Amino acid sequence: MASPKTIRWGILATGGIAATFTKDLLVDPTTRGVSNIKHIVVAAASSSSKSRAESFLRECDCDASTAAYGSYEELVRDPNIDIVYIATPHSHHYQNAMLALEAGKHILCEKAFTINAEQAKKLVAKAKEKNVLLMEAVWTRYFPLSIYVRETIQNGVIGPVSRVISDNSVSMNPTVKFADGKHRMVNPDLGGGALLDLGIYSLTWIFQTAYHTQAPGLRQPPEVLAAVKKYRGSAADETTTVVLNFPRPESAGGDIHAIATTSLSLAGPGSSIPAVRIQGTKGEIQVFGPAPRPNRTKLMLADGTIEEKAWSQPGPEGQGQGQGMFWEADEAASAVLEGRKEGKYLGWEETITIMEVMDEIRRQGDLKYPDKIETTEYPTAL
Ligand SMILES: NC(=O)C1=CN([C@@H]2O[C@H](COP(=O)(O)OP(=O)(O)OC[C@H]3O[C@@H](n4cnc5c(N)ncnc54)[C@H](OP(=O)(O)O)[C@@H]3O)[C@@H](O)[C@H]2O)C=CC1
Ligand SMILES: O=C1OC[C@@H](O)[C@H](O)[C@H]1O
Repeated sequence: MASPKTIRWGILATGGIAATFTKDLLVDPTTRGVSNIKHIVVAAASSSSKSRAESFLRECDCDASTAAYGSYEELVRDPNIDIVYIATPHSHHYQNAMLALEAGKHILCEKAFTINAEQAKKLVAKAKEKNVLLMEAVWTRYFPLSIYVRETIQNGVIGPVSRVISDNSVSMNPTVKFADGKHRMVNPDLGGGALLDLGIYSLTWIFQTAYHTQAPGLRQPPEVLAAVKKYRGSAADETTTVVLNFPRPESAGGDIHAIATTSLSLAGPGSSIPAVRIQGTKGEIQVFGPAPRPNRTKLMLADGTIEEKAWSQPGPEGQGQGQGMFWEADEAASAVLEGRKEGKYLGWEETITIMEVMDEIRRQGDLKYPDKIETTEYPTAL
């Protein structure tokens, strides 16, 4: 058997998801049946101090030889790094990704990819110029569960998809938990609000089932009708609900309707009500558990067939489950090794289309972030 190819990661930022992702990178890939890739973490950077990067690496159990940097600029200059994983707040993705692209690095950037579609387009243009991978880290797309759902649709099992209903709401008690307004979930300066943080998953489920599964020639951006409730009258949203209509020729099944809803103050569906329902003419697929990381599917067909599946995240024996972020890491690594510049299950065109939908939702809801984070000027101090 050929020995695995090594991909060397640099971690940009040291917050919550950076730690989860880094720990997942260190899970042995053979525990999930992957034998051709090996991930190593060669460096992490904190914008606040080198010592913060050092304590992050210790917290993640990284090798003592892993480099710690006190600035993102030093990280992107490190010649030992293949891919930079960007894990800053939404407000910072555009500036941080541009920094890494200018340095010629491959990039996996957390969701929501950017603040608006114009920024996403500029990053794509820069990635083309530099001939590097640029991938939005919507981890859910890379789960075996998501692959199963898309394949079931593409195999025609439920007939042409006709309607998708998707809810990613998390009751966070924001007025108490984020009372001072500084937390990235509610702070407009950091691109806060339900839509960009949580609503992206409601839209992900709709796009990966109603859009991505269509033949490329049939994919049409949807019409959008949005209702937006602002968080304490600010530029961030608390609850957003959207009706989408994906135009499709009658011969292929006609238009597809979708409802996406998200909230950071109202409860989500819980474990017994599906977070996502994908309805076709012959039946439906229900997806249970949190929309970002679901754990159960139920296929129900008009002929009476019912097929339920449980989906756990693999991990090393005795160490509990991995979080599941390694699937997207494997895909980013494969793309680099194969010379691809886009993610297999979420490419540039689809990321930009989703950003355009979120722009339109914000336009209808009168949600505008501060100019300094909406800008495409680079560099801009944040
Ligand atoms: N895929 C998933 O499941 C999840 C994805 N996310 C996404 O990851 C990103 C980060 O979220 P999360 O880790 O929860 O956020 P955190 O607030 O925990 O961490 C963000 C990090 O960004 C860096 N940073 C740089 N500038 C700023 C600034 N002005 N204010 C705050 N932080 C700053 C800091 O690291 P340093 O000081 O080291 O520079 C900070 O620790 C977001 O895009 C979010 O949507 C979040 C949670 C789950
Ligand atoms: O990406 C995410 O997924 C899980 C959520 O709890 C978190 O707020 C969000 O950023």
